[in-house]
Amino acid sequence: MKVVTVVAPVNIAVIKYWGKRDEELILPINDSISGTLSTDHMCAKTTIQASPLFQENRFWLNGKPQDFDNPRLNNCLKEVKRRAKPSCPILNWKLSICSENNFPTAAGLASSAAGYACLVSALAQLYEIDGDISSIARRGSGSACRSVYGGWVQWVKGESPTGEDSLAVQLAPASHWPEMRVIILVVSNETKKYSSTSGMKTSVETSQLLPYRAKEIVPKQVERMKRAIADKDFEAFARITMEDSNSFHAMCLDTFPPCVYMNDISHAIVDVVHTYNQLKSSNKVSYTFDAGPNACLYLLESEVEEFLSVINYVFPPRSGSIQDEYIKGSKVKQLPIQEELSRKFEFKVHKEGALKYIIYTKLGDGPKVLTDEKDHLLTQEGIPK
Ligand SMILES: Nc1ncnc2c1ncn2[C@@H]1O[C@H](COP(=O)(O)OP(=O)(O)OP(=O)(O)O)[C@@H](O)[C@H]1O
Ligand SMILES: C[C@@](O)(CCOP(=O)(O)OP(=O)(O)O)CC(=O)O
Repeated sequence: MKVVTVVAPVNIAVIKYWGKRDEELILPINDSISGTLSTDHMCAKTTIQASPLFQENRFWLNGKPQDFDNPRLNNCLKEVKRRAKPSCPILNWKLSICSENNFPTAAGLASSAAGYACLVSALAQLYEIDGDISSIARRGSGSACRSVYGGWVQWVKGESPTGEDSLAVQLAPASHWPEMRVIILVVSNETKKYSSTSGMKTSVETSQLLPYRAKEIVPKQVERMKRAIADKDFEAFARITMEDSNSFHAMCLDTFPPCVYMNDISHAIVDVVHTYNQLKSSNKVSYTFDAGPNACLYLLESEVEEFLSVINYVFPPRSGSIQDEYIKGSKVKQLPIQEELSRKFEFKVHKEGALKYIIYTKLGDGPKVLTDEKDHLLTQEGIPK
């Protein structure tokens, strides 16, 4: 019997991937860039056990049995096995796989990215394969290739029709910009209406903006973003992040029928960020939205307390909500909004509970192997504990 447990991070793109040039190989039409978040607060955890005694392959996700016959999972498994040494003694053993996300699955919080990065890292460890595994994680979910590395990561789209050059590269580790923080405003934690996979397919088929974005906009923005990260130039970083989020959602609306991911609360958050930046006469906070209404804010640590005071003023938590449950993640001091700030800007105050909860976190490293037996999610018999 052999068992491996791995935790892997979520990543949030600041230049978005949207659109495939090859559906089967998951090859993108443009490069993308993301920050990998710390696994301290959001992660996928996967245990894989191989045994000559198991009769069949089994897979549990968040405690529920899943069909193992999932093409993306099997593509990852096939590719890892292809890269393993033929002498690897466990290649023919059946597997028990158990995975859990400590945040909502399929809710636009990049669960598939953390999930497949975790699965592929655990498989790579199990079958002892070396080298870059981002191109294998890509076969599970495109954005998962970026979660294979920590810090700032670029997914280079590649040119080859067979996809071997479509992989992730680390631009800088998390320690490069230690002041960078991330606040996620969870507007909804329900499963989204249309998945990224089907949404981007419709965009490729129908959006007239999409080819222009991929060819003319993204390549320039990628170069600017790389410079902003290398120089730790927050002003530029924030501007490009917000521009790209807006460009991505414009393309989603240009899709027919349109992919409407942001809602009224999302737009209200955009408004608060711009109002705040205007008051500060520079870009102190940036927003980005994936395929859902939740906002991901990148900002520097020095701005966190004050900006959260504005968020709590504009979007009051439901009365009686417990602070540690409402603001998850790193501890943060809760300050009342400065009177001058609320007076100067007549922020529209929303009804209580418009935000479900908030996650406060930072950037972190790539997947980690856990060696303590108590970390395994499976019993000796290969059943979830
Ligand atoms: N821990 C995991 N292990 C393996 N597969 C996972 C894991 N978590 C999620 N997935 C897969 O990813 C799917 C959810 O992906 P989907 O793209 O719909 O949502 P998301 O990743 O949360 O959102 P988005 O990609 O828009 O940020 C799940 O149905 C499951 O197939
Ligand atoms: C909006 C995005 O989050 C889209 C992510 O799409 P997925 O990686 O979930 O799509 P598939 O490759 O079909 O699995 C932008 C991004 O993360 O770059």
